[in-house]
Amino acid sequence: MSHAFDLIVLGAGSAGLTVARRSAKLGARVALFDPDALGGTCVNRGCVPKKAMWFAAQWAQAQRLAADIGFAVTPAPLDWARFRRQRDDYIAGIRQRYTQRLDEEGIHVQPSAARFVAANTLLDADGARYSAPQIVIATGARPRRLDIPGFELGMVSDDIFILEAAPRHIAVVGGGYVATEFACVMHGLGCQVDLLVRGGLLSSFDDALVEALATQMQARGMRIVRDVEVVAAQGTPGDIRLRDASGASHGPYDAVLWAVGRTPNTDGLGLDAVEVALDTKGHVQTDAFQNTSVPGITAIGDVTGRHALTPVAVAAGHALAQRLFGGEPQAHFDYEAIPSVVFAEPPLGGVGLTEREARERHGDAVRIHAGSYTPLQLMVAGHHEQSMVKLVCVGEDERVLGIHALGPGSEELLQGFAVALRMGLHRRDLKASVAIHPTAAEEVVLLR
Ligand SMILES: Cc1cc2nc3c(=O)[nH]c(=O)nc-3n(C[C@H](O)[C@H](O)[C@H](O)COP(=O)(O)OP(=O)(O)OC[C@H]3O[C@@H](n4cnc5c(N)ncnc54)[C@H](O)[C@@H]3O)c2cc1C
Ligand SMILES: NC(=O)c1ccc[n+]([C@@H]2O[C@H](COP(=O)([O-])OP(=O)(O)OC[C@H]3O[C@@H](n4cnc5c(N)ncnc54)[C@H](O)[C@@H]3O)[C@@H](O)[C@H]2O)c1
Repeated sequence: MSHAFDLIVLGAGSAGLTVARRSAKLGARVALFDPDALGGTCVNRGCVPKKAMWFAAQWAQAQRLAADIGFAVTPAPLDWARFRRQRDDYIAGIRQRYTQRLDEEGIHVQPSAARFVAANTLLDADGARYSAPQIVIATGARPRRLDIPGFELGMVSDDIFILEAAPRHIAVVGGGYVATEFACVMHGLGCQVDLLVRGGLLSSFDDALVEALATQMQARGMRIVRDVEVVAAQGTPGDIRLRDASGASHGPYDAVLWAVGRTPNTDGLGLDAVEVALDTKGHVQTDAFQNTSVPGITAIGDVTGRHALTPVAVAAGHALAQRLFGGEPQAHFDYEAIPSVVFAEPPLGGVGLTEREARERHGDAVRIHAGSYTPLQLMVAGHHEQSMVKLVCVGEDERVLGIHALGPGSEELLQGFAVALRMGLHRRDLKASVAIHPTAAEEVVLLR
């Protein structure tokens, strides 16, 4: 059997759904392949369930603060099964809405994987042929698995979401977004946490704020072990020890989370048959217009290894649809100044250049304005954790190159400043702005 479309999209995550839906809206006949749940990583195994867990951890912390300001509450443990049910029901609702909308939009959804047999032709699992002049690879990435003894004793981030209960003592291996977020979330939900970091912690964020976050995590009771390379896991599920390269042993732990990066989903697609070029880590190589090395085949989202964030996948998908079917041949996504937040406790975020990146590019012309403060709600409760903000500017006229924030509220306050930075923000604009008081955001405006 053979089916012809204007566009075939491989992967129904943030990137694939966007390009498929936008293209259909622009009149294209679209087929969308995915063997797994609609919504991909973000909806099913990433941002959404993670943020729900982050909120749960925030509410646990809020109970402790409430007690500290005089509420007669004894912080209660989480009914994990009920929370999981409510979170999963919410996610099932998102998936159901996608199914309905894709149907209404006339998109042919094929719940299977497909592989290339020619640049414009794919075969599905049953051997049916699908062809289109445009094919988008949006197959995302999966948790990276290390080839070390005992790896299977631990879990990866996908598994966190199917836990039946909180582990008592968990080791988190890694130093990136996933490792830091889950270390904080699991600690907030009552686990004892060891974070084992091989290289730098959160190396894409501003060094000073990362160190301030690490200090706060340790002050809350998390153990952070640096410069440690885990080479093996030993024991049995529920009683796991980790051995590092120096021969030292860590644990025992009743759970281990491997958070050591992600592997692009490029295997099994038949890409070598059509000679789509990959980088050394297996990401599909793309140019500024998301073109691969093969005409008619484009790639977007995590599979390209360029800023693995949902809004980036969505924006790249939208721009690609506009270019292919919207009569905008120059449409493309600009990968500069992308804001992001690590949902740690407290959250850490940034947009633009870090101080280190700015000094590498602009040397002595860089001007830094940084400050720390204790948020009002913490002070009232008798706590003294310091939040931080930093402005990275360049030149006499102090054009703002980077804005960084650590502390409660950072996850919300950065969005508006990111817009301003993109529009060419200067420090004088901040000085001329009236603060909203008392807030965390005013600390950026009032930095002296
Ligand atoms: C734990 C975690 C938390 C995160 N939190 C955030 C956050 O807070 N904010 C944020 O911006 N980003 C976050 N991210 C990153 C974000 O989830 C990704 O950047 C985003 O989901 C990428 O979308 P995508 O469409 O490129 O890939 P995916 O969402 O991974 O979608 C790819 C889809 O392709 C399908 N697929 C795979 N192989 C094939 C095949 N052969 N044929 C057809 N389909 C295939 C998969 O089943 C999947 O559905 C998080 C990631 C993780 C892991
Ligand atoms: N809040 C958010 O926006 C959010 C949250 C989670 C993930 N994400 C996105 O997903 C991407 C993937 O996140 P991630 O945390 O999986 O990857 P990452 O690239 O952020 O971090 C991977 C970490 O694993 C470490 N590592 C690699 N190999 C190792 C080894 N053998 N032993 C020990 N450590 C090792 C690296 O040094 C690094 O610290 C992020 O880069 C981010 O773009 C975003």
